[in-house]
Amino acid sequence: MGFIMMLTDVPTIDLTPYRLGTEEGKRAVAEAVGKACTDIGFLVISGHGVPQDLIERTYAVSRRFFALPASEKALLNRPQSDQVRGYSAVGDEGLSYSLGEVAPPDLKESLSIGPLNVPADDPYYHNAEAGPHFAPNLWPESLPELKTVWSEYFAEMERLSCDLMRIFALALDLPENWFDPTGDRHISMFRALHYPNQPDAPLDGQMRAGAHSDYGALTILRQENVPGSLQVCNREGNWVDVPAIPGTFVVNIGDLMMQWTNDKWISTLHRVVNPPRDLADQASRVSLVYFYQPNYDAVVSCLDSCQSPDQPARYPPITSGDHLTAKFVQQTTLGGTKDGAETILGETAA
Ligand SMILES: O=C(O)CCC(=O)C(=O)O
Ligand SMILES: [Fe+2]
Repeated sequence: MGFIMMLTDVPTIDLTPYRLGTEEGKRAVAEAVGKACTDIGFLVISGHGVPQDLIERTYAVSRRFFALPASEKALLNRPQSDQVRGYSAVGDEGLSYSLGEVAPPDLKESLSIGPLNVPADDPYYHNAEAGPHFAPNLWPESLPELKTVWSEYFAEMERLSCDLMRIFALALDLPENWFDPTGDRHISMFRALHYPNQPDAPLDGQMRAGAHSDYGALTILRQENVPGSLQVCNREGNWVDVPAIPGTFVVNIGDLMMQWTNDKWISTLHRVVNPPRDLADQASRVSLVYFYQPNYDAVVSCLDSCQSPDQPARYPPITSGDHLTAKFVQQTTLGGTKDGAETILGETAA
């Protein structure tokens, strides 16, 4: 076997050969994806099958939501700290808190939803173990199109994450449908993020989104190419920009997938940096992020194919739901120099 260079930049991979369905095409895509997940934990995908028009409508309606008056957005505030659905204003969260860091909160606001069409009378979705994972979604009454368009986008993300998990299965030498039963009642989250213009300089250590890794199995991101964007930390320890190519998505693996693969694949640190000061008043950015999270009761144990005598299982089994809840509570409760962000917001509004 020849020496294969490790990727230090995020590769772009066309999924078309997988979607056409030939054995050869599927293998080739799985191999490229496996290498990206091993080397850098991030990839950019084209040929994903999500209609461009839907992506654009989702983006446009999300921008309109963030332009609503603060009082209207606040009607959708998350009702409790362990619940992921609803609105978070600028200053409510710091992604680097999940790493135990104390830093000023992130300069972003967000709206999140979870699975739709949750059966009302099936106890699986409403028992104690289900916790807040299937709590009702909160929708803006003054912007009814948001519910329609987001529902359509969410369904496409469900389809695409299922395709990606099948590609992952092939890349890990498992049968193609191996992960299917772990995701048929998934607890994924879709979130739109708005990083406002920054008329005043951020505080020391304050970013649009502090360095973090994602929690779930995989993330599908539609990012916007404006100043102050996404960077990932490669295995050499260098922060590199993730290319924002129109029509593509950024895909990255999260902590749960890293654990599932016994650290063979990496859940990479990433962050959203501030725009340069001279462009900071024309740098508003909206991201659309789908965090794929398997069924709450799916047990994640290090895969046999990722273990060997000198690499025994590094993690005890854990359910997807317990893993997520632990991470989320950490993110919203540690840190807490909230005053700083409020000052910035106050100055922005003045
Ligand atoms: O907005 C982005 O480009 C990335 C956001 C992100 O990493 C996250 O919300 O986990
Ligand atoms: Fe992230």
